[in-house]
Amino acid sequence: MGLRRSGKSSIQKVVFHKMSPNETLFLESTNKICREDVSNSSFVSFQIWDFPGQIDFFDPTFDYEMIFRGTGALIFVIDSQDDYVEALSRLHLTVTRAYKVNPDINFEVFIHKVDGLSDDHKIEKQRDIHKRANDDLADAGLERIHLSFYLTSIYDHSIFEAFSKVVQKLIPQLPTLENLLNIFISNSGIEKAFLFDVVSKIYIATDSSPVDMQTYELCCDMIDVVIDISCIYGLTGDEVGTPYDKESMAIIHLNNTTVMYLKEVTKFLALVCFLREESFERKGLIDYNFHCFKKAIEEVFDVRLKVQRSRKLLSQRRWSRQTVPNGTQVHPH
Ligand SMILES: Nc1nc2c(ncn2[C@@H]2O[C@H](COP(=O)(O)OP(=O)(O)OP(=O)(O)O)[C@@H](O)[C@H]2O)c(=O)[nH]1
Repeated sequence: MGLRRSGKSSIQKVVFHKMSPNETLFLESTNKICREDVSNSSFVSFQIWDFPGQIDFFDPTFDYEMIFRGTGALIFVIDSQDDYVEALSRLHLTVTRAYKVNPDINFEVFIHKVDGLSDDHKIEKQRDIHKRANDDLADAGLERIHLSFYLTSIYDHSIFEAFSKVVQKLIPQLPTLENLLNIFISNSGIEKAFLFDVVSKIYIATDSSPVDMQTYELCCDMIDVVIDISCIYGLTGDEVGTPYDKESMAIIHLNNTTVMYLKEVTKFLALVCFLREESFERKGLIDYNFHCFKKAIEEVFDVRLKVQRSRKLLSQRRWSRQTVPNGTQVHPH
């Protein structure tokens, strides 16, 4: 959500549709709620709802209770190149309304279009927006609402990084994934490892060492190179879609004695690692550890599938129990 022209549709197009940032200049204004499933193409199986800037909470046709009840994260986009007084009051209204309906929502504020600002300016804006938004909540007696802030732009990787963090908060298996990555890297002489959703270039987990932007950008570039080369030389027939499969892997030796290693983990996920050349000499060990890591990841997601299946079965049973004898159905609550 966010005011008109703050950049909501552009973010969605750049992150999930590989649109180039310059093309977003020609995007038309969104005038109705756009709902999009990103479940088919990527690991991140959720729906994105893009709200038109001018949405009115007092409009009786806008059932915000229904919308917020099923929401995992609410991303509010603020245009940092514009005056943000109105955006802040909208943010406050939106957050307080949403919190009342569903206190479990993660509130994420993207201070967007920071490409036009100097580093000092960025920090200053973030501090100011952070302070004002939290002061507004404190004045309303709602200090318990936690807002997270990110500086973003579609012209660099910051938007992907911010989206990665938002998505990670929604993954219940995150601590397990991080733990597996920690075990994997410490036993393989690897310095840093990311688990990437290939299509969106969102990293869904990384080991516990700090992430630096340059490393993340290199990973994104590597995924682009692998997918682009595979698109040109990897497709055999008239296949469509991403040429990414069990055989997908790549090794890139950088000129600073670092090696980047990419390998397929599942249909949607890839592991991208950074390691020293001397550690890469033990590639056999790394591959063996990778094999164990991959098996563990499959087991983690198997559990998820089983839970989803049993939930579905349970709700189907409940549904059929509520079917009264003459065949008319009673809607379950
Ligand atoms: N400089 C800069 N411009 C951006 C960025 N993101 C989006 N824009 C521009 O902002 C303008 C508005 O973007 P939209 O994505 O249409 O905004 P919106 O929030 O979806 O607007 P509504 O549909 O009217 O609610 C476009 O011209 C984009 O090119 C950014 O990170 N930096």
